[in-house]
Amino acid sequence: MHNSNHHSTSKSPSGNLGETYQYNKPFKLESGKKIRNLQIAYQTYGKLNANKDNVIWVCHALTANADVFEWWEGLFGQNALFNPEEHYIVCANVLGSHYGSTNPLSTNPVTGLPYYLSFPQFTIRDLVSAHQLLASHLGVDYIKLLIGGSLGGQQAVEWSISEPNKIENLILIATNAAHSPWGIAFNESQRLAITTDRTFYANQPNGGSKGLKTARSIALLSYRTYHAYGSTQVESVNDKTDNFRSSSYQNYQGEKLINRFNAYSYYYLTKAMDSHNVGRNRKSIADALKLITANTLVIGIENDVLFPLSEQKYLADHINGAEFTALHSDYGHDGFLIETDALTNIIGNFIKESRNKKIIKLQHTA
Ligand SMILES: CC(=O)SCCNC(=O)CCNC(=O)[C@H](O)C(C)(C)COP(=O)(O)OP(=O)(O)OC[C@H]1O[C@@H](n2cnc3c(N)ncnc32)[C@H](O)[C@@H]1OP(=O)(O)O
Ligand SMILES: N[C@@H](CCO)C(=O)O
Repeated sequence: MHNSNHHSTSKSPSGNLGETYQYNKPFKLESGKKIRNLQIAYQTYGKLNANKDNVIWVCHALTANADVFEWWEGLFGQNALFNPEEHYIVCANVLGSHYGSTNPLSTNPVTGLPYYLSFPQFTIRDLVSAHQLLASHLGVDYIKLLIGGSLGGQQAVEWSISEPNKIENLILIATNAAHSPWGIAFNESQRLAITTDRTFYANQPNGGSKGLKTARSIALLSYRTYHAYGSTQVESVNDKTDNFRSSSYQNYQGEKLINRFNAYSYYYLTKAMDSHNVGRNRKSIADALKLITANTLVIGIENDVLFPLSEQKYLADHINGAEFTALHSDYGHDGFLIETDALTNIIGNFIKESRNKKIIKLQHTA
């Protein structure tokens, strides 16, 4: 534990009381730049047991927060597969995000002013290093199961490479080993939308919000599918020439995001996503994945346009002993947040099989 650091409490968007960890030494980024007074907002559920072997650590995706019981309800909750009776569940808000951790709207202690566009660029590895500090602060030196989807999976795979001995089981959903040219192009298109809104450069909390609305509209095209729009936004009449449901949906989703997120965090987090490459400054992507020793399950979503199945197959092919499952979802990429019943079945079976394998292994070595 870092004695020099302290806690404060903060509320998540749903009003749940979370906590904030402050790291009082300068936090060094992969770029060499430093962030002072780093704060990480987090939530825990359940209790760390005496053997300290019941930790489930969740890495969240692009615009989520530390309140995993809110945004992954069904997989996490009182009566869910991951529940606070059995587990000590930890979810922390990522560096740069809008929900309590240090981000571009935070005050730069050097200038006394919000950072906005002077916030240093950071990478997926930086998100992980910050959460490793939190883990150490919480006395978590062993993670029973590390899980994440999308940008959350990018963090989970990096963490499993950087601290292989600390992670027993790893679940990677709808994610990849390096962000693809296709994914970067989607992110760049969204950043173009944000920067076309000149208020982004005005350095104000809602700067770039119209651009962010467009960015979310673009992003949704990569998170969903032709079929999802066909089943939810189809018109009941044939005589319309304007004001289609689908248009209203895109507008609504953009508005919904700008009411809960800021354009600066979004801009920087998409840059972090672009940076993802487990092979950077390592021998190769394949060699980096070989460093993972966790018992691994990789789940892909059949209709995922953004992180196609080939990316999860690649992960499973290069992580020793990894299992691979393809999940059917009409939603596409966002299926990882929506298909909680199917995920509960797949992950529940994987956990049962892993327990059985462990028992057989122990019997053989006894
Ligand atoms: C307090 C907070 O919000 S905290 C942050 C929560 N978010 C996260 O954690 C990030 C991860 N979550 C997500 O990305 C998303 O919430 C998902 C993928 C899980 C689900 O997406 P949703 O937008 O909830 O679902 P969906 O795409 O089905 O859209 C439903 C919404 O669109 C509205 N809608 C549907 N069709 C239309 C239309 N034609 N025109 C206007 N609105 C429409 C619905 O009324 C509904 O509105 P509501 O969200 O206010 O209830
Ligand atoms: N829908 C997700 C992004 C997709 O990974 C989010 O808003 O966090």
